Amino acid sequence: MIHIDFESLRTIGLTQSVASQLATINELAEGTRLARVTEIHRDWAIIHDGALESRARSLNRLVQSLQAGDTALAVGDWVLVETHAHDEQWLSERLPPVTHLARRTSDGRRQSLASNVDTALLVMGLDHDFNLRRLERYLALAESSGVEPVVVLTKADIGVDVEDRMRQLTERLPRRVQAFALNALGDEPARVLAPWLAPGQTLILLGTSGAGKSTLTNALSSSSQETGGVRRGDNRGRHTTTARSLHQCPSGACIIDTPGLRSWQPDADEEALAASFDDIGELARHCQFRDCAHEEEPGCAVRGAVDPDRLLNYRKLLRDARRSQQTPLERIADRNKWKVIIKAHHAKERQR
Ligand SMILES: Nc1nc2c(ncn2[C@@H]2O[C@H](COP(=O)(O)OP(=O)(O)OP(=O)(O)O)[C@@H](O)[C@H]2O)c(=O)[nH]1
Ligand SMILES: [Zn+2]
Repeated sequence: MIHIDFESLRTIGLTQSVASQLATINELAEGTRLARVTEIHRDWAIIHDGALESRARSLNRLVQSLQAGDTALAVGDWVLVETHAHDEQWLSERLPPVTHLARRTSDGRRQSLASNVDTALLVMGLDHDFNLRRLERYLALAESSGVEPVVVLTKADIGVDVEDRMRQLTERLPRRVQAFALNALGDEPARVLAPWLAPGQTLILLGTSGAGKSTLTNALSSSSQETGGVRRGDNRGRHTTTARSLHQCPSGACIIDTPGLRSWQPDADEEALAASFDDIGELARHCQFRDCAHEEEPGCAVRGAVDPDRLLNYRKLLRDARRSQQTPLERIADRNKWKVIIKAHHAKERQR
């Protein structure tokens, strides 16, 4: 049996559902402890056991079992730690994550971002950073992993067209998603985001470089992250955050700060995408073809019924998702099938 000090592990986000998974693991080495991963480096991880942070490496059997499952250790993971000779810390197991955020890089590789996250704060500046398509991709990333998204628009104090941009945002986003415009530099963030900062809650900050993630981390946690001075002229942050890391908040929540992501896609399949774009998914049930891509296909119920830019964004994500699910041969067969259907449709139109 492993001894857990629930109270102190609670301060780094331990929940009952994670603790109950310990029962499923048998044959624990003497002295095994539970800890949470707070930083990932190439050859080691930093772990926190509720009291102290230390450096630990993964035992071979953990490396192999993660590789076999096409996954990797991420910040926020709960791990079992053994202490070996010379006080060396070794990770022997990862508890199955309750949620796991991953993305696909532009070359198609899957990259783990964080585990056991409750809320994703999607951070976007009300300056030139404002981009609804990108925000929709972040939404798909969060929702396809079962993580609640909350949109945080920073730089409300210096942004331009703030009201107009908020209107665009509410028109475009699903109603279930909450959005706040604020000044990340003051005490506003802790007040506005209090409902998501309860003890045991874990949040992740996602957004481009310079959006204000580190500024928000500072406003919400007790740590002081270096924030990038904005480069003169383009309002962009310098790339200060270089690794994901976990911070404790005075409220009892934990925050994972991430470096700005560049060229990525959500690691979502078609079904997960449809859940995030559920307005389109709902309309798509009335398309003539079940696998309609809402481009030129005849009998499409989506085209013309949703914001064209939102549809364009969805179609691009859908194409990417299908690309990672189909073999090249399936892709060619698919393309040829649609060519025939569309040609037949045009021929029929001409006969009318
Ligand atoms: N006036 C104002 N400035 C802000 C606000 N939020 C962030 N900034 C500034 O914007 C710059 C970039 O903010 P950061 O917090 O470093 O951005 P980041 O998202 O962490 O960037 P990376 O670490 O590069 O990923 C800093 O100079 C902040 O002071 C805000 O709400 N109002
Ligand atoms: Zn359609």
